[in-house]
Amino acid sequence: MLRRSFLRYAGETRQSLQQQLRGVDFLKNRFTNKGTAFTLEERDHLGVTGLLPPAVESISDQIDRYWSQFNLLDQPINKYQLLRGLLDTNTTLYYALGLKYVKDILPIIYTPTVGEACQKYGALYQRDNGVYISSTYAGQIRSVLANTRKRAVDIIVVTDGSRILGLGDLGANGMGISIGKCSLYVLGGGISPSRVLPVMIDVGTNNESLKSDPLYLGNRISRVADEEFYAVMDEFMASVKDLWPEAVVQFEDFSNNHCFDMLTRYQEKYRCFNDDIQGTGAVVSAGFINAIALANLPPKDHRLLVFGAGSAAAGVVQAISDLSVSKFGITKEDVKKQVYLVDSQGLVSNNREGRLQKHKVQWARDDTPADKANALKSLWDVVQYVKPTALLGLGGVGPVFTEEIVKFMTTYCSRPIIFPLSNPSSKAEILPSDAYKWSNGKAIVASGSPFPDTTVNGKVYRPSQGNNMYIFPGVGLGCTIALPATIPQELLVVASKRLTDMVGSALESQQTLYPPINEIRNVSKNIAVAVIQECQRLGIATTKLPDSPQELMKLVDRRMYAPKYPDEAYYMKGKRKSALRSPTRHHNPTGTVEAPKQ
Ligand SMILES: NC(=O)c1ccc[n+]([C@@H]2O[C@H](COP(=O)([O-])OP(=O)(O)OC[C@H]3O[C@@H](n4cnc5c(N)ncnc54)[C@H](O)[C@@H]3O)[C@@H](O)[C@H]2O)c1
Ligand SMILES: O=C(O)C[C@H](O)C(=O)O
Ligand SMILES: [Mg+2]
Repeated sequence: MLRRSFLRYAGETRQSLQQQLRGVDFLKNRFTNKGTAFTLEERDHLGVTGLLPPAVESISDQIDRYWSQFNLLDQPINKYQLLRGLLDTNTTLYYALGLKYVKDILPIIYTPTVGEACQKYGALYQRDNGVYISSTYAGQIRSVLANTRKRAVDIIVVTDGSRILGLGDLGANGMGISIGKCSLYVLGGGISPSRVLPVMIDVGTNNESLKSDPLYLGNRISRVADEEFYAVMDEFMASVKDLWPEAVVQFEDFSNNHCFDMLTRYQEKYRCFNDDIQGTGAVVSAGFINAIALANLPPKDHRLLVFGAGSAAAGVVQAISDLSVSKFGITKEDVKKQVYLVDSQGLVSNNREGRLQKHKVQWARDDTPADKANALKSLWDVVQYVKPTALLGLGGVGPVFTEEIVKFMTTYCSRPIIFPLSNPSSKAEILPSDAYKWSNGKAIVASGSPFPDTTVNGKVYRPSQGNNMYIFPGVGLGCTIALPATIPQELLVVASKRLTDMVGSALESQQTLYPPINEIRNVSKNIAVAVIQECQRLGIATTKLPDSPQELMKLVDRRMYAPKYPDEAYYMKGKRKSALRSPTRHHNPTGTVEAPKQ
């Protein structure tokens, strides 16, 4: 109907209208759009001449324009909006820009700005590129997922928005995190943008101010009870496997009343992992092992105090234990003796009053007398009692590592290890600049969010960024190539080991705990190879893979998406079929079921 009236209005033949619609569709589809980079021939052929300015630009001209627009904006949130607009209209250019300016762009599309973007998601909303699964879709989740018309998906990042960074329950606004992590999969892990899928499981929110916010876009109900939650999750996981058997599912920012049980429930049935528990464990243990080497104190002599005893902390102490056992040959029992956790009640101890949550039990101290255990309530009390050589922050409550604590650590420790790992920046346990200042440049620092350099006594100190973004893109990439049926913990341990080793001589010379972030693609490639090799060793790879590390590296390299526009033939009539072979082996430009099999 619409078509016919438009035909009459335009006075054109059906054929030319079709041609025009097809051309406009190419401009509208974020995977096929190349804006001013369409050649004159393509414009003519697609019937879009005049719908773009006359100039024909290269992708580098376009990058330059966006980069200057980016720099004209002062507020990070406005930069976020600019980039989201680009992601949603010209995905190739978004990633080409992102790869050129990784270091500048990450703090915008990822922590810390993505946190603000989630808080203001309703107010900022323009469009989405993921899927919302409401609890009311029970029984139809497969068909809701199929509405994406994606024939293949490699990576799904799914959240229910219940614990977004350290910002609490943000309900459906959590979609921003799934989108941000998916961007990292493409930028850092080289997954094709048409094969990542951000998902938001909207099972309500207990955030009252969101529920009464007129701009809130989620279901205005309280979080559903566990039975309903797991029914939705079970159906979701089964539907994903049925629709996209090659997909890796990453659980992201699920609150700790569910995240551990979810992992137990799904990790031996599906190709999935929890980023906050396992990804964080892998990245922090890698940095911690390097920090120990810098601190020049034998591993067995460290005392590790972790502030916060939630999902991230549990993953971190487990991973430090796994890595220490495999690297230093010490026993798990010995590692346990070196670990102290602090939660909102104080030191986590078997002797204190009240019941401990399940995930804390195995790390609870047995050696603190009951009266002491009940008295050690504040962080300062515990620090004095433990005299930690390493202090890790995963509490999500902001600055609690005080000047008093840092100065105290320097009285018995030549290089205190201080990791304020909570995100976003406002939730960090200490500003890295303060850690350097108060320790007179002695502290070894890694923060979850990026922080600037600091000068102390004329010397420049650069904090490392201990963020799971170093791990999940490579683990996901490796798993999409080896396709193990599940993701055992061993794959995370090798990822962590490879990350530790990649720092090499820069550890001493630059005092850095991780490779530079602008090398994230190389890091992910190496981690993917390590993951694939471990799949081979465990006999769980289900695809045909070469044995030699060099051949594996080449294979991974070939599989990584490069942000280039499809060539002219792709858009030209008559040649379309052959040209639909994508610019990279793995890339499906339209991202829909209509595209031919790659
Ligand atoms: N750097 C990274 O890569 C990374 C990865 C995952 C999580 N994180 C950050 O870690 C933080 C925690 O995440 P999580 O998943 O573990 O959350 P969580 O809710 O599971 O755990 C938070 C823990 O902090 C404790 N806590 C809260 N207030 C406290 C207080 N006043 N004193 C002592 N303990 C207190 C809670 O008891 C709980 O044990 C978040 O800010 C998150 O952004 C960082
Ligand atoms: O999202 C991040 O930056 C890291 C981590 O997954 C978090 O929850 O804080
Ligand atoms: Mg997270």
